Amino acid sequence: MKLVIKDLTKTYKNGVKAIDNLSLEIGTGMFGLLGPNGAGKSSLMRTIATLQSADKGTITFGDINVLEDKMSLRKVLGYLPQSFGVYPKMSAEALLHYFATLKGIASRNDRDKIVNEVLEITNLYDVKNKNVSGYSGGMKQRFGIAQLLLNNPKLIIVDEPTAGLDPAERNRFLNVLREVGTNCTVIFSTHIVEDVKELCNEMAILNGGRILKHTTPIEATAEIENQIWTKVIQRDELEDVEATYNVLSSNYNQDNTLNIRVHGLEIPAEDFIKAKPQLDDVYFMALRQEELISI
Ligand SMILES: Nc1ncnc2c1ncn2[C@@H]1O[C@H](COP(=O)(O)OP(=O)(O)OP(=O)(O)O)[C@@H](O)[C@H]1O
Repeated sequence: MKLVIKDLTKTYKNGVKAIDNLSLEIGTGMFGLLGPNGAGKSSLMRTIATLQSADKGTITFGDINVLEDKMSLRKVLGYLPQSFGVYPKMSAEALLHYFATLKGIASRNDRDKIVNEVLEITNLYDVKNKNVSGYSGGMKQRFGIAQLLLNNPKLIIVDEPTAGLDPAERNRFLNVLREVGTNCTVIFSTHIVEDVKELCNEMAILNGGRILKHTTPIEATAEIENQIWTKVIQRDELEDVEATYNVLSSNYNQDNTLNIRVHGLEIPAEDFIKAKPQLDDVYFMALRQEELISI
């Protein structure tokens, strides 16, 4: 089912316009919403999840008018907020049974079936008797996915789920999400480019409450093939280099020199080397273009 957002604007009481006349269509599969802190990702997700109203605009999911008919959307929605709050001292299994009851699954047999199923999918079956409050960060996030799967959602929204996870936990989490995302619409927000690269078939770059680019990771990098150049410079050269070239990123090498990546339709100078485009380049280019436009 397709999620269609049209001309959506959200202004908070303090005057911050967190979503600015945003339009976006999202189909089945894993959709990555990539943007820096404060870009408006959480605001957009909370609005889609019917947790806050909008000033103007429309959102539809299939034939559900999301902003008007909140209850219909909630029935098909699985939402994992940025922070889930405090967990009671209950085992994962008991807590999932409790949530399943809240979600209206009345029969014990049905509950057993779905609870076991979501524990399996999220790789938590072996630790189902442990208290969720004692789980590691990654396990808690997978538990978050387990709870949202209880009502067999068609639209899943996960808000920055990998923030703070160590690499192994992050991998486990992404694998779970990959499996879950095969037959429904998953919107996944992150400020980590690598997450989108590894997981998403479609993506949008968001900043200042606006969509800067809507693309696929493959298309986006193909678009800038033969346009990314690298060079190693000394630290004190950076300011000059930034003033001369379109520098997208600079990273320290072990010897304290800098590796810079530059965008240009042609080789910027003889001592540059052509580099294979990465999704980071796409991200930094989009943010930089926006910066230049707003100057
Ligand atoms: N409840 C609120 N009241 C007032 N301003 C808010 C509120 N929630 C968010 N904002 C502001 O709206 C803007 C967008 O914030 P939002 O949390 O949606 O961004 P984000 O991309 O999710 O960032 P982060 O990664 O930091 O969570 C920011 O300027 C933020 O300070």
